[in-house]
Amino acid sequence: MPDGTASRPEKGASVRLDKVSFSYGETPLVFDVDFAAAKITAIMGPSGSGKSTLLNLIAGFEMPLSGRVLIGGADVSAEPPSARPVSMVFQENNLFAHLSVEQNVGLGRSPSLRLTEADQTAIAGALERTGLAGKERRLPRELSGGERQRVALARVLVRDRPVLLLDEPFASLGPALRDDMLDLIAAVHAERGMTVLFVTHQPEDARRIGQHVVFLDNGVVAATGRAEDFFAGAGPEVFRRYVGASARDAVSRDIARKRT
Ligand SMILES: Nc1ncnc2c1ncn2[C@@H]1O[C@H](COP(=O)(O)OP(=O)(O)OP(=O)(O)O)[C@@H](O)[C@H]1O
Repeated sequence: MPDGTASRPEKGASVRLDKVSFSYGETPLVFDVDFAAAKITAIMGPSGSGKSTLLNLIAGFEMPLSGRVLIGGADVSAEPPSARPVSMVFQENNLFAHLSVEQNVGLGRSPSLRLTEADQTAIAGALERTGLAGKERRLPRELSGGERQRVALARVLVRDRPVLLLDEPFASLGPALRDDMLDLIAAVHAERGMTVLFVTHQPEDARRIGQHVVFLDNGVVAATGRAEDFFAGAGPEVFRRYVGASARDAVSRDIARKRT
């Protein structure tokens, strides 16, 4: 092992969709793509291009019509979500409303909440890491939107799976809070080295923490590459057009906001 890498765990698993096809009844989606182990990949693309479906196929919430899903080289296509080495955080509704912060996080260790001392220690550590210490007994409704997403992240930390799927988890937060959350993801990734796939509509989010970009268009992978190349203008035409359009949308949103 080269010098300097010994302390950084590389526990992330590679994720591969091998000619995976899927359909909700109309146009088929076909994914043939590799996600590098232990990297952060931003999944981008226009609305309806298949980003959430791609994550759902990896997590096992949707099953391919044909093709295989491989995680760490193992074929998990027939495995239910609970047996796959992944955790997923959604845009909202990640928490059980009637359970406390501590219990919601504890579910990441034991679905029956029969928690050992080691589990309790892990939960306390994750709450500390996500800035939630002192809020253990609160219910989700007693938290802000950002805090609720932190609880979901804390649960991911105690599960400690090699693959983390994020489906726009910070989309409803304001820009400053979103940046804080992205920085938290990047810091946790630096500590643990898991594979992170995150869906985002915001090019600035991808630029902030993405190492790779997978760009979807119309149900297929239209382009893949290193984030720095994509954002240095060397990205494919389809990506540049999309980012240009997003930037124009952001400017018009800004203008509309100032008018009101
Ligand atoms: N439950 C469903 N039933 C039928 N069609 C669906 C369902 N979920 C998604 N679709 C369709 O499948 C396609 C891909 O949807 P998907 O949600 O994966 O796209 P997306 O890129 O995540 O979109 P967005 O950015 O708007 O969240 C779209 O055409 C969508 O209308």
